Amino acid sequence: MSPPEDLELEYRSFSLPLAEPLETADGTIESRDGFLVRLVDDGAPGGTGPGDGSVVGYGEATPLSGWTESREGCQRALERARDAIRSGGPSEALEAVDRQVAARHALALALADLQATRESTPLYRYLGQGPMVGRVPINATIGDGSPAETADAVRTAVDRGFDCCKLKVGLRSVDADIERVRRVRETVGDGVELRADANEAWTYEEARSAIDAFGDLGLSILEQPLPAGALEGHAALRDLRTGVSVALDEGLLEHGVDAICDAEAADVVVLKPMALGGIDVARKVAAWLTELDITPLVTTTIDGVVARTGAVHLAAAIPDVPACGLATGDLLATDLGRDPVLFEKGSAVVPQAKGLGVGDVWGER
Ligand SMILES: O=C(O)CCC(=O)c1ccccc1C(=O)O
Ligand SMILES: [Mg+2]
Repeated sequence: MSPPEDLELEYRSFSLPLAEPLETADGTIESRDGFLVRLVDDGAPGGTGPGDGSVVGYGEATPLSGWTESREGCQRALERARDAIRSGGPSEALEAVDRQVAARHALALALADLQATRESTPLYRYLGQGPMVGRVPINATIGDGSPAETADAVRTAVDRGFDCCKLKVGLRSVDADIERVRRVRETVGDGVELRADANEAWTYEEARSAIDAFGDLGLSILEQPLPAGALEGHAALRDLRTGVSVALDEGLLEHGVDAICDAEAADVVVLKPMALGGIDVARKVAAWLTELDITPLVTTTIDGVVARTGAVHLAAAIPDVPACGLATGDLLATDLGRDPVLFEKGSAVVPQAKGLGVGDVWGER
């Protein structure tokens, strides 16, 4: 049994510019601004900071417009959590941020990191109680660009060891995107898995011509071709049986798992822990999807190292997870601290240290 809790929550803001803006059909991401959260259990009451015998848990809240609450809403929620954890405890704090998904993500991650650290268990095993997992498969994330730029970016990713690349599409005409995928396929051959993410850009007719051509080009997954509301449209695209799996991302946040299943709208559902309110929530959604024969996969929202590593642990807690969008650290020009996750040969090496395994991100800044 752990002693009665005497937890303090602290947070600080950060701003992480991207190395190069990421162009998506949903807008350009230039910088990721949010809050690093630290929970300290000092053990000895009356302590003034982390000392001998104290345990620390880290979390990260990195709001993204269109996906989470605003930065201001997030900060207010973290303030409430800080008060609630003093006066009540973890459950009260979680309740205080229940509807602010990025803030809840940070708090739930910090609590899980703290508890897994107390139990000397890597976070993914604390989450899933499953077997040891050494690696999770990952995809490279390739923004919009000309056919030549896109082919170059994919070539570079493949040279670095990636065997799955996800292209952002939907900013150009459908014909131009088909040309991009064709050029990429010609450049890297059939041995590389290719996916595309349209971030809701297309009409049904556009999506139909895209998915037809993508099927011929051996694309594996087309993510969110239609607006989030279009469950039946996505179901109709699946009915075309092009060999391309249809994935929903924005659609999950709008409809939830049961409606997607009832409409038979997806082969695959994308889980973004930052947008779902935490890796604990995402883990439950993943289990439910698997039960319904829908494949879950995990991506970040281009997060700092704390949230990104949390997402790696989440992926490691999902049995047989396909390649996940976790290789997004390289998109950032700076980070919150050293990356404990090694990326090699298309996989992320899962940290086996206790908790998240991110080290002292508080002191490193
Ligand atoms: O899945 C990936 O490869 C990276 C994550 C990604 O594409 C993304 C990043 C930020 C916001 C939205 C998305 C998305 O999947 O739509
Ligand atoms: Mg997506």
